Amino acid sequence: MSASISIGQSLLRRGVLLHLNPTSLSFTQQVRTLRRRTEASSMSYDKQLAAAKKAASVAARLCQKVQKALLQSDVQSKSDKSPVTVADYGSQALISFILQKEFPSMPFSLVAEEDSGDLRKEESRETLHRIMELVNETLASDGTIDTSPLSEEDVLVAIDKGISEGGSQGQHWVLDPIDGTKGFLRGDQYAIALALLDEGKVVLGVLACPNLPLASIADNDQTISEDKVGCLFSAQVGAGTYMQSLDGSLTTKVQVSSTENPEDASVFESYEAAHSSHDLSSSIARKLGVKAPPVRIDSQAKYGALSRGDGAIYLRFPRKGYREKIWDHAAGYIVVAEAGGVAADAAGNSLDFSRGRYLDLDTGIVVTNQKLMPALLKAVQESINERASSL
Ligand SMILES: Nc1ncnc2c1ncn2[C@@H]1O[C@H](COP(=O)(O)O)[C@@H](OP(=O)(O)O)[C@H]1O
Ligand SMILES: [Mg+2]
Ligand SMILES: [Mg+2]
Ligand SMILES: [Mg+2]
Repeated sequence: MSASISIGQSLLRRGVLLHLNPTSLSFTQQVRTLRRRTEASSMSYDKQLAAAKKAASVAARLCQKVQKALLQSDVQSKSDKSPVTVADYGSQALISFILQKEFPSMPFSLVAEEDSGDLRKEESRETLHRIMELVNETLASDGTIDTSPLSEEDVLVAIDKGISEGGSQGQHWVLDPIDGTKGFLRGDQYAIALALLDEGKVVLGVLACPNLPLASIADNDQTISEDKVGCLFSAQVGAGTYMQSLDGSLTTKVQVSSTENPEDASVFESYEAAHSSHDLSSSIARKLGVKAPPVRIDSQAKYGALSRGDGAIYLRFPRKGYREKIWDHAAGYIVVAEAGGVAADAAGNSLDFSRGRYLDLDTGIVVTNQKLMPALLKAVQESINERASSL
């Protein structure tokens, strides 16, 4: 008798199957789904986490090199007019390539931000060539990845692996090759954000933040000192969140701030007011009695900084109609959750990464520790209602 039937029978005996909708799935489908979930909840993702850390660290080196030498010609505009650089493409190609190489016999599904559409155009020939060179230089200088040089077509193919729709079944990598492209272009914060979904749940996440100081940024001092920057955050479900320097030294376990007093809770938000309403967050901070001025930085480095207690609250309120993408939050979400924090939408619902490339949300995203969340959600609702009645 097959394993699925025996697991199915034991689940049936425990009455678990009764919780599923009997009309939408066949018995075999229900058994298969439950078996995957049972396996997922008891699995260790050590190998995937090690591969994710390696891939993100290698990509971070490529990004650092480009940020140092940033030229106007290295920036393109996507059809949605958002900026994208050779580093965004190069990082995506590298990570896609490395993950596939690490797990050659497993099905590979990647939900990633970039695609090769614009790169395949005639006017992008030089850019594509430059990306291929950067990818090959980075692989060669790493020295641990056994491969012959990639061709331009290999690079395009690796980038285009990112078209997966994700979803609630099976495993999917989720990648933002550079989160905070605007920060990257300004020479400020950005992150390489990689997560793994298993049966719709985020089970691991890695954030490489090449410009984030190893010391706290709580005091809002964003001057970047050359020798003390570059953090790698990593988290696995049930196993906590760790931070190490990007050059590989010293790993420490991190925890979110435990403050219960909103007066001590400084607020992180986007540097770009177009990405998140600064007015709304300042109204919320006022209601809570937050004393410190907001800390405005780009990218999921906000989640990283929050996971080690540099601040206690992250607020994000995009304009009406904006749809958040899963790669902008998946890695950051588990980095904060495993450090003891919670992320929710403005109505207090937990974030659902199982619905494809987008997150469906009520209004915005709020992140804090367990104790502060109720007061924060109350202030959020009051501020949103006030804004609505003043329009
Ligand atoms: N109008 C908008 N509202 C909210 N987020 C937006 C936005 N336009 C772009 N973004 C997203 O905001 C991300 C950066 O977030 P932050 O402001 O925290 O740095 C961008 O990621 P990329 O830089 O990867 O494109 C992009 O996906
Ligand atoms: Mg982008
Ligand atoms: Mg992003
Ligand atoms: Mg990006």
